[in-house]
Amino acid sequence: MVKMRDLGFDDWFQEKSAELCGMDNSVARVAAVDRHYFTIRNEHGEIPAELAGRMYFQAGSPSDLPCVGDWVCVQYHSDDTYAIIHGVFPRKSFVRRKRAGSEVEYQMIAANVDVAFIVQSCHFDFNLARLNRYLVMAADGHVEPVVILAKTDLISHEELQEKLAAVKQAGITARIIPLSNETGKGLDVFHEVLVPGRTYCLLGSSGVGKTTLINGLAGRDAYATRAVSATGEGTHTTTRRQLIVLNTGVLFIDTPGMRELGLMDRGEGIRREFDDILELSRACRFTDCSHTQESGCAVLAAIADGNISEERFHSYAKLRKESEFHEMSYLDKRNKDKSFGRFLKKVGKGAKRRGNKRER
Ligand SMILES: Nc1nc2c(ncn2[C@@H]2O[C@H](COP(=O)(O)OP(=O)(O)OP(=O)(O)O)[C@@H](O)[C@H]2O)c(=O)[nH]1
Ligand SMILES: [Zn+2]
Repeated sequence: MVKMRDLGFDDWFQEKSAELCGMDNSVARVAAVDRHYFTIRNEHGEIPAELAGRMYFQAGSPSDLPCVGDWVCVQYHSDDTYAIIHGVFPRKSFVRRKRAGSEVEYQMIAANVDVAFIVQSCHFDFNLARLNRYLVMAADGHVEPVVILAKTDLISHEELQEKLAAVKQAGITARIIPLSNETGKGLDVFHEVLVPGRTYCLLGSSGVGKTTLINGLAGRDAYATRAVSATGEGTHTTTRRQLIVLNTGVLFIDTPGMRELGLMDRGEGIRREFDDILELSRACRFTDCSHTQESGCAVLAAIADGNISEERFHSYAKLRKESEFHEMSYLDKRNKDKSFGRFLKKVGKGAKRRGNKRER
């Protein structure tokens, strides 16, 4: 049996406990959130939970509702197989982002994170401006940042030294860990930083190696396939585990919201990285040219002429596919009542509709 302390509960929270939770309630940590379904974690394991109706009324903004990593006061029901959440502890730290189109509204992504690993890959993804944005996000939430420069196997020792120097020159004082999942170099340093009972998260663009890093610690299953089940009023829904307790006692948070952050950045990255291809595509006959088979495609012509290598086009196409998917999902999430299932259907239809090309 783990203790609350092993899950990150410390004196700071303990002090607030008596006043917040009183005699009748217990303390637990939010392990997963899927719309109105919650999974909480206590000394014994994970239990499905729901918010007390009062909490929805009393919340001044969505940020006041519990998110993954939050400490909450709960009451157990049905032989402790089910819990009602009655209150949220103040957050010691958090990861949040501004809602699109709003200067004042935030979307809470995770709470009570001690250290955020800001991961950038050494080649395509390396970008100081983006690194700074993540550092600002960490500072905003009182989270300690550690920078990981991943995929060092893809660049030379000299190039790595240049990148490290560039980071220092930019005035970034956070600790930097260069590493490669491929060769294993630097992984020991990453592992040594991790302390049992502390909570970590990985931030960074899609494809930089976050999943590979975490799978290396937790075993292949941890994020990818293991699911926790939340049950509410006869409805069953499956939520990916979002707060993970590793065998070593180290805690990791990985939420869909965190993944979405990385995908948004990827879109920007593509625009910068491949602006020559984007420029060319303006000359394609069709405005929605997929550059695969259309007549009058300027990109295909450039590949045929050898002006753009086929390899480079493939990496562009792969990235674009990912970021298109994300941009749709992001817009869709702003439309908050749509279920993921309906969204998937929509994406399917969108793909079919692309059969009718729009000519310029
Ligand atoms: N060469 C090299 N490839 C790596 C390294 N780490 C990860 N990769 C590869 O990079 C690709 C993306 O890695 P992921 O771990 O899925 O990246 P991610 O950051 O989790 O991406 P999302 O899941 O989209 O957020 C995979 O094909 C990995 O095998 C590395 O250190 N070196
Ligand atoms: Zn084209």
